[in-house]
Amino acid sequence: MFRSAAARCTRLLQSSIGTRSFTSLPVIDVGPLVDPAAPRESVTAVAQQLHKACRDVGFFYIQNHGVPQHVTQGVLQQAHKWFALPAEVKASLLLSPASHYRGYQPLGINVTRHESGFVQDWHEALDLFREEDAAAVKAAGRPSSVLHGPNLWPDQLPDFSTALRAYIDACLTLGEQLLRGIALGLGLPEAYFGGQLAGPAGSYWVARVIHYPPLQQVGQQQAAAAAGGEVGREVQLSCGEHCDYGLLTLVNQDPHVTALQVKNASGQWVDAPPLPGTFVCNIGDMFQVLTNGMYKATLHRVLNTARGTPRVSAPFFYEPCFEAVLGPAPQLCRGQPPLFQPIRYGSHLESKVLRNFEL
Ligand SMILES: N=C(N)NCCCC[C@H](N)C(=O)O
Ligand SMILES: O=C(O)CCC(=O)C(=O)O
Ligand SMILES: [Fe+2]
Repeated sequence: MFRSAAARCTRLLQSSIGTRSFTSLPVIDVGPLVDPAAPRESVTAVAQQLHKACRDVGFFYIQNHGVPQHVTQGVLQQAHKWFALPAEVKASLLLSPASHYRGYQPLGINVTRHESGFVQDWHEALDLFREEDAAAVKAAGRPSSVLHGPNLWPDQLPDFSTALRAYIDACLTLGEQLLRGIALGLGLPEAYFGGQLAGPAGSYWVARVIHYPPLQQVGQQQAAAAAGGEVGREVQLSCGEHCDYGLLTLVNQDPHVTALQVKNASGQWVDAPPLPGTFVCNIGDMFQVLTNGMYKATLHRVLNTARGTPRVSAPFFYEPCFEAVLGPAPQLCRGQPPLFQPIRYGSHLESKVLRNFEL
């Protein structure tokens, strides 16, 4: 059931791509959404801008989001420190099925699969998920999952967990506020995404820190070989073309390197350069299902060709609850037949995560 829904998801994405002829990404001031004293009209105006951006682009920047700079910068700074540690130190947190797919992935382990095989992604990363205690899951009568388990934390860096926990808390709050705005923009009750669907206490969030070393250009590679120097890797992708899996992704990226790219209707790649003080946000598969295709999970990729400049980013994925079952909301189908089968988010996530690595 799930596979057919995923296949339809892809088909729908392709057939409806004509509406998305953007050449830049909208920037939305979400100040009123995060200010409890904001006048109602200003909240409604933000909700309308979010609606347009989700419907027409699937990607947007947010500014005045209320997450303090020391929190966004703190996590990037800790990420730089972690990736600079010796390989054997990082390998002590190696991700595997036994670690519940949590932990460190060295360069070359992440892959993007195509029908005929896979290509390596050229990044290393550390993944943290919402922690679910297997015994508590069992006691609650919920099915077990290979993804449930404890996170692996680098105890070599004294400030890493403090910085990450502050970042995760702030992103959970911000994600909840953004979903209130998106619900309003869709004409749904403001608290629609709360509670058992995607409330912050149950959201199966993912926090990743990622390091993209610069890719070596083909010309550079030949020149290096001719000069008898070290030959680096050929140009390829830092992260292959994909859509995100859940509801809402918040990307906090290093300043000074443009590497994230978003695909528009004509198949052109539109840059998402770092803008100071912003997050780049994008919607995932679950919004496409929930809105019966009105909102699109837009394809994107990462290409760091900045000579000599490594890039880190810290995407935060604000997701539904693991056991939430999402289908097209009847209020949003507007007389159209539902295009997707209901999907249990945890099953969708498992099917994606288990294919992300060549272990
Ligand atoms: N949690 C999220 N969204 N991670 C997306 C990155 C995975 C991309 C991967 N190479 C792929 O093939 O999808
Ligand atoms: O690093 C980025 O800018 C985006 C990463 C991304 O698309 C992902 O991890 O899903
Ligand atoms: Fe992504």
